[in-house]
Amino acid sequence: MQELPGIVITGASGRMGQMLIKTVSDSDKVRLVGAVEREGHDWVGRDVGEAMGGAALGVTVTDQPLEAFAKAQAVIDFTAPAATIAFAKLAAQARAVHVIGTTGMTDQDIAQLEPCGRHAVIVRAGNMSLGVNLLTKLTQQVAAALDEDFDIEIIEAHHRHKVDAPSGTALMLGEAAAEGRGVDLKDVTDSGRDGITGARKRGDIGFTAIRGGDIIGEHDVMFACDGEQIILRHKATDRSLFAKGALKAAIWGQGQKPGEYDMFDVLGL
Ligand SMILES: NC(=O)C1=CN([C@@H]2O[C@H](COP(=O)(O)OP(=O)(O)OC[C@H]3O[C@@H](n4cnc5c(N)ncnc54)[C@H](O)[C@@H]3O)[C@@H](O)[C@H]2O)C=CC1
Ligand SMILES: O=C(O)C1=N[C@H](C(=O)O)C[C@H](O)C1
Repeated sequence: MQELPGIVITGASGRMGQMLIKTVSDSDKVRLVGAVEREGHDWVGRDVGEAMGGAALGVTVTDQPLEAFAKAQAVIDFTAPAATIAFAKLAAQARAVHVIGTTGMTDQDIAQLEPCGRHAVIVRAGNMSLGVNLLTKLTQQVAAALDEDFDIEIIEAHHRHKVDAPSGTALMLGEAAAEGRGVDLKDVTDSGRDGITGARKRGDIGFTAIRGGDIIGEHDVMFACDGEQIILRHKATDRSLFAKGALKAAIWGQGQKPGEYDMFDVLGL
């Protein structure tokens, strides 16, 4: 009988890391084979289940990612941009599927994934949930149907600990709106308004970021013209939906050709 795919979780102690450890260890489709944290983290050397305050899972947290990746068929990575770039090189070396949920990556960061995608499967998305990926498709369709009489504004809200803005999801939605309109998002982005900004420019796609409390993730795409507004909305109320999407991507990636993919590929959207 064939062994179930082995999964390593990076950033094991993080908000998403812990949710992923739980989702993977509860699954009957995969095995948890590794948990990685940064050097010096106090979870390193401990059983990851016990470090999370539960029963032992038989997996010791390590700060040696390559050793962990070498035993795995997939790495699920929700950490930080610099860590993700380093992990991409190691996952490619180990020929493990690299599922990337990390946001806040620059264009230069993303360009560094390209050589890794020649050796291994990479699935990357600013949001791994089915709902947001559907919302992204809808945003593209609505933007294509409306002209520039409609101002497009993407409003996102997240917990107080989030370090990047606009969120990865907001940028995905912005890209989709720009694609629907047939423009380059870079030419029409309007974010970080403060002070005497001047009136809104026709055709711009605006971003508004709210940070507070424990909000998991909320995204509105507003199409506003004189006399009416259309608002498309997604609210995440549980991080498990991101973890479930990431696990689906890790399983989907088995047997795919090396390359860079996203959740549209995984979900067939
Ligand atoms: N694509 C998606 O569906 C989602 C993406 N995210 C993104 O995932 C990322 C993480 O989010 P959270 O879990 O809330 O953050 P967090 O701050 O709770 O966790 C990040 C973890 O990464 C670890 N880490 C950082 N550098 C490391 C390294 N070099 N080696 C090993 N571990 C390292 C940290 O120690 C920490 O445990 C963010 O970029 C966030 O925007 C979050 C939720 C959903
Ligand atoms: O940092 C988070 O928490 C989230 N990050 C992702 C993003 O930047 O869009 C996805 C989700 O909204 C939660």
